[in-house]
Amino acid sequence: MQQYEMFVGGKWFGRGLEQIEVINPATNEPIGTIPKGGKEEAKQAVDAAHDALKEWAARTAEDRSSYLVKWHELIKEERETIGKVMTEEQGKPLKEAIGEVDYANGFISWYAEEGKRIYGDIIPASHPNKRIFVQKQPVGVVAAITPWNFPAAMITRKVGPALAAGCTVVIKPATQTPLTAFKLVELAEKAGIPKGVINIVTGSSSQIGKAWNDDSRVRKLTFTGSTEVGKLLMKDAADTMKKISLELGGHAPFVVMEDADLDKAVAGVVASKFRNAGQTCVCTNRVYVHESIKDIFQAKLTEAVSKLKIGNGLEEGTDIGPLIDQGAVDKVNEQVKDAVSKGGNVALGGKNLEGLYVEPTIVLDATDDMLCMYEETFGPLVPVTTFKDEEEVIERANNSPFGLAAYVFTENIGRAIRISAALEYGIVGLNDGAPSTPQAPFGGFKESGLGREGGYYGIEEFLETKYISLAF
Ligand SMILES: NC(=O)C1=CN([C@@H]2O[C@H](COP(=O)(O)OP(=O)(O)OC[C@H]3O[C@@H](n4cnc5c(N)ncnc54)[C@H](O)[C@@H]3O)[C@@H](O)[C@H]2O)C=CC1
Ligand SMILES: O=C(O)[C@H](O)CS(=O)(=O)O
Repeated sequence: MQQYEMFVGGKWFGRGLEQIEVINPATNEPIGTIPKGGKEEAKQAVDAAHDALKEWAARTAEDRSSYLVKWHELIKEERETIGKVMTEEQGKPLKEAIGEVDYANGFISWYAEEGKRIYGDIIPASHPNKRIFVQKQPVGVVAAITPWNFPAAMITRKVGPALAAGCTVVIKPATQTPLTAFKLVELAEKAGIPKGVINIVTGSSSQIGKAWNDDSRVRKLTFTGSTEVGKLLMKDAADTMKKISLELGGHAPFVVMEDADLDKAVAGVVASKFRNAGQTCVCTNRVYVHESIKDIFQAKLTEAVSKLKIGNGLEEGTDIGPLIDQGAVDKVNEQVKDAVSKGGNVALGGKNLEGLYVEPTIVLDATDDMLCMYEETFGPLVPVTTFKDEEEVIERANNSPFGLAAYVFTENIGRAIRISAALEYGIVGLNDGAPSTPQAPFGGFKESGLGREGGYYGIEEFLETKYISLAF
């Protein structure tokens, strides 16, 4: 079985360390091993990134951009290979995995250009013999810690803007899905990105995270993952006052108004709920349908979801792959059981399958006291409940500690604008079940995180602002 290695300061290493198996969730078979690094390897990575920082930051934006363009080209050439690696370690259907590689690559091409548009200001001074110049400069060494559900996009959504801004990066991918990350870093090396600019270590998350948080040379921590871990990292980052970006959990409401186009709304639920088998932070987690259209909507939704094919992500036509691990399966089963115990009716699915597979499941007559109506599901379960009017559904939709994504389907423009404005969410899909795209500022309100990734907003997270006051 292949032993993979970490990459620090331009060198691949780690075969001598204790190894961790990477498991294919579709077969429960090991597909490789990775080194179990810890605080020593974490420090080595920061050493390398810090040593490389001055030279990388001193390059022109065009020069840094040329490396990102080359990296983008190499990833594009290898999109199917990388997609296959991703499916084998994460489980998502190959078509989705290749789609994620393209999405991930979109951040690299976007920031290859955005880095050339880091503008400053000249501010009118209060004295005739003064001038005030505002300039942006790279924040410095960046630590990126990423989740297993989007093994490529969650890395490039951070590394793309960081490199474009003139920062250097140390990365810890999720232990469940490091192989995609290694492929990206291999291609970065092939693109000629200088040694020390990108470094990747695997192993003990808590040791590596703590080592980076305690290291004052790390000036930025960017994390995607659970709200629980995000809060822990945020507290630790305060000791050295790091800039921090957190993309955390979500619990998306999906609102279907009585004037919605129901075919669009059903397609929107399928797109936003069942992507990655429901394992995304922007997945619909609860559906609110106006009481007057409940029966027809539920019938259409059940019909559409019944057509989804479950299977190994490498098989042609698979729509729903396995979940990432047994804990994820148990969580979905617990939520289904809880919903039924509180009066929910399973219209589709709900049966245990072999291995880590879970049937796409629809629970009707959901009530707000059910776990699935307030606890993030991260699986292919969708509860449906009804509402009477706009005021009620806005209040219930906002009644969550999360504020990442929300969806509203209505054909009434005034109502669309009104409800979108009232929803306390960082992302609103208005008649759109798939809003994520590299040029938009992805991020949440409340406990869904801090900061934004994507678009010109996303590069600001890797910049410091300085003003120079010139007296003459
Ligand atoms: N808002 C967003 O964009 C996203 C949010 N998520 C959220 O993350 C969760 C699922 O992803 P998971 O990978 O299970 O989340 P997780 O929070 O357990 O792990 C995320 C990353 O943090 C690392 N980690 C775990 N404990 C750590 C510690 N003490 N110190 C440093 N690093 C640590 C993990 O190894 C992994 O690399 C869900 O709650 C989901 O909603 C996941 C992806 C995107
Ligand atoms: O990790 C996630 O869930 C992603 O941020 C969702 S998306 O960017 O692929 O929509």
